[in-house]
Amino acid sequence: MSTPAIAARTLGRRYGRAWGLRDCTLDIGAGRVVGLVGPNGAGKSTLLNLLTGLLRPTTGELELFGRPVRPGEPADGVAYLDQRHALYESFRVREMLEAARRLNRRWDHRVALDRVRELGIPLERRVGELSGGQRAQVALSVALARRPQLLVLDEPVASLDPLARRDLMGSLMAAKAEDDCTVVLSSHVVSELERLCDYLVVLDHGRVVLSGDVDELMAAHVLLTGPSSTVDEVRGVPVSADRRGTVTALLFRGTPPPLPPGWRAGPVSLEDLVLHHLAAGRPTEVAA
Ligand SMILES: Nc1ncnc2c1ncn2[C@@H]1O[C@H](COP(=O)(O)OP(=O)(O)OP(=O)(O)O)[C@@H](O)[C@H]1O
Repeated sequence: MSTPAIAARTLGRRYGRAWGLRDCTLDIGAGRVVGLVGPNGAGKSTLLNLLTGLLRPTTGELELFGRPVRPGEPADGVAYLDQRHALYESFRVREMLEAARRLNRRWDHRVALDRVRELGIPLERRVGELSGGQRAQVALSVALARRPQLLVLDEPVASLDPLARRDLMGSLMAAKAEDDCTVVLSSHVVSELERLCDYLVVLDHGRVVLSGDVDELMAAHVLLTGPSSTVDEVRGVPVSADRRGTVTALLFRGTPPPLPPGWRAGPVSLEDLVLHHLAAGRPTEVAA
């Protein structure tokens, strides 16, 4: 088997007495686009900061492309983009790109200039005068010009309006198609990841509750919907149940049970998968 892009073994990070991430074991192949999802405080940023070497693990091991991550050392081949799109406000875009060129050993200035020009972002404008969407695009250009093997994005579109969100995600996918890097991006908005990601990691309370190839996960689950009044007639143990008044949806992993009258089996969306697996860990939401 080829060397995984990300190999984490019982990786954990504790803040004082509380765990931000615990027992995280992952094997993710190179070239994947990984969607990292979970509610507030689930541990997404903690995992991303461990990947980039910004945080030191409390337990476990982490290798990227077969090389151990050394916290505190800038990881060669890893580019990080956070939701603030940190840039030097007073610099002109051209100066920003020059500064990034000087700071990065691995840098393709043509990539940065061409992207910024193609997007119609004026090179002489100050970063502080750019729109949120333009700023995000400049930050993405800086990340891509580093020619990363692994591109890590922490909620990159959180602060953007819907159009700018779509544009940034489009740019990301175009870049991914040209340059076969591995991408990990976190988001609260599962629907936004649906068309982008081919690998899913769901975190809750610092633990991985679901991970795997998106197509395989979708194929391995089925969603049954029917009248809440006859939910007791459905045999088997669902991952979780979502009761909405007179209609209940049950997510099953594997072969579904025979359907009582009025029930039907349907395909599963990424959102169904995520929400049902998150609900499975919360007893109050499981009860039908
Ligand atoms: N520096 C810190 N000191 C103490 N606790 C922290 C620190 N950073 C994170 N935590 C805690 O660790 C847990 C995981 O936080 P983390 O920021 O990784 O979650 P997240 O999934 O990124 O959340 P959000 O979606 O709100 O950004 C939370 O309970 C958080 O309060």
